[in-house]
Amino acid sequence: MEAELMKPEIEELLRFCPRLPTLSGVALRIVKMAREPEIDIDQLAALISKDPALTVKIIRAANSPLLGRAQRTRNLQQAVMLLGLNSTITLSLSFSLTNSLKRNESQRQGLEHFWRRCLLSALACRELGRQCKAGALEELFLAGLLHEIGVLVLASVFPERYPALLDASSNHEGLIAQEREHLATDHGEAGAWIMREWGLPDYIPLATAAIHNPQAMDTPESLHAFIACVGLSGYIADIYLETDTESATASAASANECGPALDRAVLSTVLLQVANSLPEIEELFEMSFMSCEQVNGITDEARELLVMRYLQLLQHASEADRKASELERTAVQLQEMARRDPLTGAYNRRYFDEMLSQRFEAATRHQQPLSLGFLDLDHFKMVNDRYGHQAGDVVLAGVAKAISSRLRGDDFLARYGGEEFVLLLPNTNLELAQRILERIRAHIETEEHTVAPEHMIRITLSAGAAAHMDGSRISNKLDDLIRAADRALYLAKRQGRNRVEVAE
Ligand SMILES: Nc1nc2c(ncn2[C@@H]2O[C@H](COP(=O)(O)OP(=O)(O)OP(=O)(O)O)[C@@H](O)[C@H]2O)c(=O)[nH]1
Repeated sequence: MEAELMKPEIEELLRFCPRLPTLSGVALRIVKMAREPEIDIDQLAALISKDPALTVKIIRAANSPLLGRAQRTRNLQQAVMLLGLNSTITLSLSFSLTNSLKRNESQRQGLEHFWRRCLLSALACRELGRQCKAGALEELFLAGLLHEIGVLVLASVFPERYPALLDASSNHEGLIAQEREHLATDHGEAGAWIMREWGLPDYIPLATAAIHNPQAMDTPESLHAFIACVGLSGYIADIYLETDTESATASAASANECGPALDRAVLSTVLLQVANSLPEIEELFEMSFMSCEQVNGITDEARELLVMRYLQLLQHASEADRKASELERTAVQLQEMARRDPLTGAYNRRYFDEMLSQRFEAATRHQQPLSLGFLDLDHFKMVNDRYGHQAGDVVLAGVAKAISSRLRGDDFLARYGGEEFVLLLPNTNLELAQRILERIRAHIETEEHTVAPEHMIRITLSAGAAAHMDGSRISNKLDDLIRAADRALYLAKRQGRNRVEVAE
């Protein structure tokens, strides 16, 4: 579950960097308290009260409809109770970390954008978590807020080189690639490292490392939704910050499709909720974003683009589905065609051979009788000679159709060759096979075939049958069964045709 370890020389650089972001004493003590198994409300309130700015914020947060509590209180102790211990700690951490880190003037230069992105990510993360029930909301807020903190770390450790890398990268993936190439680390790794140094709860560095380097991480299943929210939150923040709303929205939509995707309505709701929460967050975190009109304009545009993108996706998906089922249907049709004799529509010899060995094995295994019958048209040559080959074809097709109409679902008719058919009768003993063949023979005898305009003829057939797994009739070999049925047919022909004989 641990990320690939940071290179020791990089860790050393980070550890001994004098400009590294530091936490205030109160923030550090809150972090320490967060790790204790038993936390006392009074102790926590006492600690928060040491920082007057933090106290005001916690009271304000407790009264904030944004955080889902609409009760009024002016008292820190009550505020902590209203928020609950866990939320108070997490919110205090969010406030103190932002404050401590923002206070460092040398690092503030050019980092307004960074902090805006952090806060927007925090809001989006919290909202995503609310929509997909991915964990405690304040923890999501904190994780969203801090997941890019590694940028601050790298900016502090490499003050000369890092701004150029930031400039040279057009997006988040690009920045990570640049960092790995030039600094042998990335801001995900650096962020996770400093969070562990500060002693933040493990799930926060873990989520940070996992979203920046998913291949190197084996994260517990229970954190997957949490991590997905943190990962997506930065893309949602970019929708508000990037000048090209369209491409930022497309990136957010693609990032969403990579994880346990949320539906478009949920993403639209998240965008709206983030926009609604901005004024409150601006106040709580003392930061200005953009005008309400600007925010609403961006949100409307992004929501529209999201809807359009999803509609396109749905359209592509249903088109792909339609094509796939068409292909499947065609494949089935082609396969069926490849098994059939084109003239008679009966199965062909190749498929019959395949089926015969399968059925023979199954009959042997289940000890069930299997009968095989050969059916051969009588004096068929005369039909060809007298009425022509085409007329012969008509008769062959008519006979096949007539035989098929007399069969059950499991029976299997194939054209064995020329004017000879073969019939496979699973679960049928010889006596029954004889009766079936007799019925077919009698039916064919009465069938009329049109061989020329207004000229009908009748034809007869002879049949011979043999059985496998029928009392004492157990052929060990398939060839014996075929030979026995063939001999019976020969006998039927010799005995005068238009009759059925069975192998003894
Ligand atoms: N029209 C047509 N005739 C075929 C086809 N396949 C085989 N035949 C003909 O079937 C006839 C079979 O003749 P024979 O083997 O002498 O058998 P028969 O005339 O039926 O006589 P018995 O089987 O002894 O009753 C030949 O004339 C073949 O040309 C086909 O696909 N279409």
